[in-house]
Amino acid sequence: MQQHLDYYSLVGFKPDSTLPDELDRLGLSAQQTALLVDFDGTLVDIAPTPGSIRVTSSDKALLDQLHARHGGALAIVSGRNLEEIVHYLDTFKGTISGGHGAELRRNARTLPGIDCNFDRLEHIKSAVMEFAVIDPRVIAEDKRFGIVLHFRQHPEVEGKVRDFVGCLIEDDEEFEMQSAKMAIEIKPKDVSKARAIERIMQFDEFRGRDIVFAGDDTTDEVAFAWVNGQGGTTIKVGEGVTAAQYRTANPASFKKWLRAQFNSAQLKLARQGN
Ligand SMILES: O=P(O)(O)OC[C@H]1O[C@H](O[C@H]2O[C@H](CO)[C@@H](O)[C@H](O)[C@H]2O)[C@H](O)[C@@H](O)[C@@H]1O
Repeated sequence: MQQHLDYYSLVGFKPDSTLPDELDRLGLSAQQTALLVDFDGTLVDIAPTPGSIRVTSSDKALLDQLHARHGGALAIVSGRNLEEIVHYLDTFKGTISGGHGAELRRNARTLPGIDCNFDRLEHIKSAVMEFAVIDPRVIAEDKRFGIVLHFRQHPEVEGKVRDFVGCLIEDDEEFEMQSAKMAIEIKPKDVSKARAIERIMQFDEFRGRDIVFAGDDTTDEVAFAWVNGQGGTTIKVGEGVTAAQYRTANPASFKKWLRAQFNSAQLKLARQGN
């Protein structure tokens, strides 16, 4: 516990600061804020399998409202394949980063993905797929720029999965292991959500704005650190040690907070009109 407190006093953040009710209280305004949001565990609830998540029409409507409120400076920054996010958020008009930053889509146009050693990746994928066939307690999720082994249904195999992936990519120059929620992933070393956000912030509609980034997983921590360094605002959704400045309990409370921002902005506009 002492170590925990020392860490946060060192970086200057309180891990359990209550999420303020309004961005305004942070000295931010929607007109000057770029909102970047993780997908699984932040916008949608964690589900038993990658394919069983639920995106509601009210989630999509909220994103539409936020897109307008932030003048287009709204992005989803996900570890999932870009095409999956496009599928789930079929009406979304904002920017999307997929594959932990390997893929990017803006103005309904998919930009060229990163370059990586696809031959090597195919060999890695074959080995991982075979592992999942031999031990069906795990689910292999094939991605364009990596592969994931999920063990949510059988947490007891985590050690076995970790050892296998560790051996498979030991000393690999291009690919690395990344831990996620009940999953171990292999991804190119030079992609990260921090880099994704850095790239997104260069787009015209984002440039110069204050960054607000919300995420729930260990894969979001590198982005929290980067956004903190830029003077931005970071929000952790759920439990766990984090470098984020604020915390909210779950996707429902996060979306409630976002809706309150939208409603209060509408209210202010209405009052100004009177
Ligand atoms: O960066 P994100 O948008 O948060 O994506 C992170 C990973 O999310 C998915 O896996 C996680 O969510 C699943 C569905 O709730 C859950 O079953 C799994 O245990 C979680 O790890 C997705 O499958 C991965 O590809 C993403 O990298």
